[in-house]
Amino acid sequence: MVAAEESTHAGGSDFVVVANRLPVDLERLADGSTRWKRSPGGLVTALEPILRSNRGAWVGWAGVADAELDPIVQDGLELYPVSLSAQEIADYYEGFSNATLWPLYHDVIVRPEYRREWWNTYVEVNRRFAEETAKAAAEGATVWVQDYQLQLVPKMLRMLRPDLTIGFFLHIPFPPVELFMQMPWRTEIVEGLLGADLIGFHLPGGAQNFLYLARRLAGHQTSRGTVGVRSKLGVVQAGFRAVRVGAFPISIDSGQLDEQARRKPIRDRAKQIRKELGNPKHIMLGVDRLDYTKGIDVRLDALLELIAEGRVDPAETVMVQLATPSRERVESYVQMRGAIEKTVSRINGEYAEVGRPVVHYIHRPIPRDELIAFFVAADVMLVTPLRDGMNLVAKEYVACRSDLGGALVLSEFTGAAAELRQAFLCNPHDLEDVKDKMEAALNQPREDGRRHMRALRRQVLAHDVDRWARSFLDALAHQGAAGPALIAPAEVGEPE
Ligand SMILES: Nc1ncnc2c1ncn2[C@@H]1O[C@H](COP(=O)(O)OP(=O)(O)O)[C@@H](O)[C@H]1O
Ligand SMILES: O=P(O)(O)OC[C@H]1O[C@H](O[C@H]2O[C@H](CO)[C@@H](O)[C@H](O)[C@H]2O)[C@H](O)[C@@H](O)[C@@H]1O
Repeated sequence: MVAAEESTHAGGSDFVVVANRLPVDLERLADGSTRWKRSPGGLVTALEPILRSNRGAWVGWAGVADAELDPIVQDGLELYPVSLSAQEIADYYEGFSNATLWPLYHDVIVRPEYRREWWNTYVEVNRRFAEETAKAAAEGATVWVQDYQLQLVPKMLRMLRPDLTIGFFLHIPFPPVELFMQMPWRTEIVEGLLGADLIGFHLPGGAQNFLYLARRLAGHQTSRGTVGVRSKLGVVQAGFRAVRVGAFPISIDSGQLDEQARRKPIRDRAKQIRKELGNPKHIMLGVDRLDYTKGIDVRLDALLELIAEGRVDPAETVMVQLATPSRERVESYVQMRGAIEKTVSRINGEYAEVGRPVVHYIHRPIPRDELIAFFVAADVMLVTPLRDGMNLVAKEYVACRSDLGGALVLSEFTGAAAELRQAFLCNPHDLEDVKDKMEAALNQPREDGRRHMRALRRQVLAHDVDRWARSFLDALAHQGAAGPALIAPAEVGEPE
């Protein structure tokens, strides 16, 4: 539950974040009353501290249907709720956002569905977000649009409010060109994004895919050089406007997490967790939204085989999987949940003793302090997505390990793997590789582990969420001040 000092508010803001979700969800309780609770996912984890310290405004959906809410001020943050009907949630959020775009942008792990009625609602809802943002933003304000649910907002907003400086950041991978070309409304999406002054991706590869598509689909000239990390931006010359494109890997409030994880009550709770788990020799941990991209099935299958092969002893090893419910009405999520719960039962059915399960599976969100205590307690952190834009959990684990203990098994298919090179990197599509890395992490010599963790922590503590936001917003401000800059002739590439 979020502490709230609430009042109605009207007026323009100089800095506005627009995201599908507000940082808090409205929860309707059985007795008819309501309360606010923290929204799920890494986007909120990352952006909330930035917005609070900048005293900006946040435009987004309150997480329930038909909530006609006035703007409110909560802990110094202005919230502008956008209302969605039950049908819009089904078509725009569960449909086009999470059954079309999400699987398409995550390497078609499940097959994307292309339905015209979903697309039409996506256009309508994007228009509503643009209109609400146009009302919230002061003259000349900076607006930062977030993520795949709102890719049409930059263009729509620019038409409504040409005075604004508009940034866009994509939190999920931007797919390879061959996959993006499946999208029936591919040109509209590319043109929607090009309404921004600066478009940010986690990795240079996403930025480069986008530059190619801006040439091919929108017919614009673009720069051809390699895009760097927080440097060497690409440029799309969209008429008289120069749109910049760059890579800005997101992070966490690592200093704050480091400080929290050192506190005595957290460390005591970590010891207690180990005791409650029966003082096993090894605790392995997974922390995810229950999403098919996260590879929860991969790590469970690997554990099952490692035990069957006698490489992991179920009498001395425990795995804890904390899984926040997510997108529960989308069919692929329903199926995945069933499959995961079956494997958990199978492992426990075959290898648990009474009072000593091998896998502890908790399907609900865990309070923040409790989660930090789990990170401190875990000997091996399992982060095995088949594809993930960044994965903040990997960085959170590292930030919590000031004791230099623990080991991180990390999928190469996460954005985080580009930075966390000293982790046990694995290919989640190769089960033998995952098993080998899990076994190596469980048995790593203490001094090697300390050396790896020290290097990982240097990276995570130096590159925090504040640096991410500053690097993006500085580039955006520079863009705004510089005005329409044409690409230097040497850089220009003709459209194919
Ligand atoms: N079971 C859980 N309980 C509480 N918080 C969770 C749980 N699972 C994930 N989280 C939090 O949600 C965020 C997930 O971010 P990330 O790993 O980037 O993936 P995504 O945004 O796709 O869910 C992290 O801040 C993580 O701590
Ligand atoms: O809003 P939901 O549908 O419940 O989903 C939660 C969020 O999931 C996604 O998070 C992504 O952003 C993280 C921070 O950049 C990144 O680390 C992770 O890899 C992404 O999956 C989604 O992109 C958000 O829009 C959702 O709010």
